[in-house]
Amino acid sequence: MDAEDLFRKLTSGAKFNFKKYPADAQKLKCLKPKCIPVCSALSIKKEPKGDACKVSDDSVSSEAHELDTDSELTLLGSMKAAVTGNKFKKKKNSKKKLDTQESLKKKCAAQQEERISQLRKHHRISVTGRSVPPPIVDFKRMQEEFNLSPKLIQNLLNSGYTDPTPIQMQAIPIMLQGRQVLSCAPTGSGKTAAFLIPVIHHLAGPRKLGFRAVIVSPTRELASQTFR
Ligand SMILES: Nc1ncnc2c1ncn2[C@@H]1O[C@H](COP(=O)(O)OP(=O)(O)OP(=O)(O)O)[C@@H](O)[C@H]1O
Repeated sequence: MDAEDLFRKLTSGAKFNFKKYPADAQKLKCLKPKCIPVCSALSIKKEPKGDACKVSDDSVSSEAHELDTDSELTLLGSMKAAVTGNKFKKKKNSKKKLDTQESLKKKCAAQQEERISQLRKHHRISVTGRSVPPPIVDFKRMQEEFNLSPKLIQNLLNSGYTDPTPIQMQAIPIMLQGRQVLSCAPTGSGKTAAFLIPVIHHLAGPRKLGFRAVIVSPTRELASQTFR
């Protein structure tokens, strides 16, 4: 403990009247700092090494406090501020840009979801399950999206199948993804083609490999109808 510490301890709680004894206060260098604007209170010295700065606050101490980082200034001894403002501004801007892109993506996805749900509602399609693909409303788009054989599509068009029925719109994309589907639709709504089109696509033409697809029917009549 040096003399100054000892003095501080001994005089703790004691008040010094600066107004009454300004000369003594000046002599002891313990005049209270005047309230001056931050900018004028600072003198900033740039160090040659990188962006490191030394900042001294004359009203607090004439000794400069060295900063160990190159990204901040010490204002009035304790407050800190960024020196490399541009770097932070850039980071902030790119983060803002990312956030905007992210929110735009979310907005687009929500709009797409809304459109799909409207389409299903319009065709009275109801689905359950995870990541159900959207319904496809024409055979040409089905062909493009799932690389269906042009011959298959041509045969459908030649048979008068200009547009898929609702059960076909929804069930065909699911089955073309190789997923299982349990579907239910009224009589005469086109269920047979809904499962036959994906089956024919997956078989990819005749091969001499025996049975490669089995269709189980509840009645002989329905089996022969499907066969036809
Ligand atoms: N996309 C389509 N465009 C035009 N006609 C179609 C289409 N899909 C199926 N059809 C025709 O509609 C009729 C009924 O189809 P289909 O027999 O496949 O219905 P289904 O739902 O399987 O009937 P069921 O419940 O009796 O088995 C058939 O004559 C079929 O050729």
